Amino acid sequence: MDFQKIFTGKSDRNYDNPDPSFSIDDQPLLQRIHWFRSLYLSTMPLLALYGALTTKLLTKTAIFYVIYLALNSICITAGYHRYWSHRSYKASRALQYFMAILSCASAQGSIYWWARNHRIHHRYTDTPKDPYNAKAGFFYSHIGWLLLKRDRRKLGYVDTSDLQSDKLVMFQHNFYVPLAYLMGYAIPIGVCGLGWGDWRGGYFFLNVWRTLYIHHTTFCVNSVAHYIGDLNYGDSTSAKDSIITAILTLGEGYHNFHHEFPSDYRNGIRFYHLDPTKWAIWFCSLLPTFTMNEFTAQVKKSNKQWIIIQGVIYDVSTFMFEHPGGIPLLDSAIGKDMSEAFNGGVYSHQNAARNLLNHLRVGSIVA
Ligand code: HEM
Repeated sequence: MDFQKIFTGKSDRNYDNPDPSFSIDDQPLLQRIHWFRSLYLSTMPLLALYGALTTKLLTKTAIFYVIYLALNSICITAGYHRYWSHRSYKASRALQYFMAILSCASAQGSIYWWARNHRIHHRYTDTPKDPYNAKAGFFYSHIGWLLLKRDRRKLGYVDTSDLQSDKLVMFQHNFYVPLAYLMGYAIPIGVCGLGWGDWRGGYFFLNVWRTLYIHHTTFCVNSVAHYIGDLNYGDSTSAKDSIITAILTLGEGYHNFHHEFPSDYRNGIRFYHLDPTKWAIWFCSLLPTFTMNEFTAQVKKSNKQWIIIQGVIYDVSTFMFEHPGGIPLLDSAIGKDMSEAFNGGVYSHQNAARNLLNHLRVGSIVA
């Protein structure tokens, strides 16, 4: 996130300068520091400490903290990491929307930025082309790489065309800053403040502590997971398997396995390996999913009265005769994607209609 741009309207991101004779990597250290990012990341622990010493933790705030943190974390590990960076499983569009929006609360940059860096990390692990090269030292791989500007031309190259052609990914990238403020500040603080009057606890625990925790646990995957643990599956990289990192990172600690088999949706392959991300993905796979062809086949061959709204399939057979908009409109919608019509193209439905949808849900569409 370019904090200087947000606060000042100007950016010092001159490391993208196309002039081949200029490289930010060759400039003096003071010019290479990301000042706004460094200030933000270094004041967070101080703010967190101050907040913890001066703010009473209410039970409701604590419960909400655990739930919101767990959801944000899983959106990073299952979403940013295992889905968008590695495409290790197929996700329904509804799940993609959920993960893309909720992950903004973690202030870890957009999917596009994160997944591109991560793909580079895997292809060029432990080399100067790796954005968080563990061979450059523990501090550098943990947080140092974020504090210094790098010449992107000197990082490795990876294909990101799939990300660039994904409308959801690019929407999240282009609107990342407002989405991060909304999901990271407005919603969590607003829930605590409006819900039970705990504005202060909302800020210190739901924003400062949550962000600090989720930042450093993710950073641990780049640092701790390359320093502590065992080389169980190969020794071609510094990535190691460790239960300590697994506990900290919702299962990302079986890092040696992950570097050897990055397209496996699991990191801990034994059933007793602590990998909550793997369990969450497995759980979601129990919900029925259909490809577009399977959906059409169900409608045409099995006479299912199904329609699609925003990647989710609804069975309208029981609701057809109660529809306030009439039978013909719903009848003509069967077998089709009615997202646009439902959201204003024909009629802009209110919350009552959206609540009804939850009862008609039968599955979701996967690409
Ligand atoms: C399962 C999907 C649907 C549900 C649960 C649903 C539900 C509802 C509900 C509850 C209303 C009353 C107003 C409101 O609460 O917003 C309504 C009105 C309406 N719906 Fe739907 N609807 C669905 C799909 C559709 C589709 C696909 C179309 C168009 C192709 C459509 C067209 C309309 C129209 C035109 C009205 C306005 C009726 C009027 O006030 O004259 N609906 N719908």
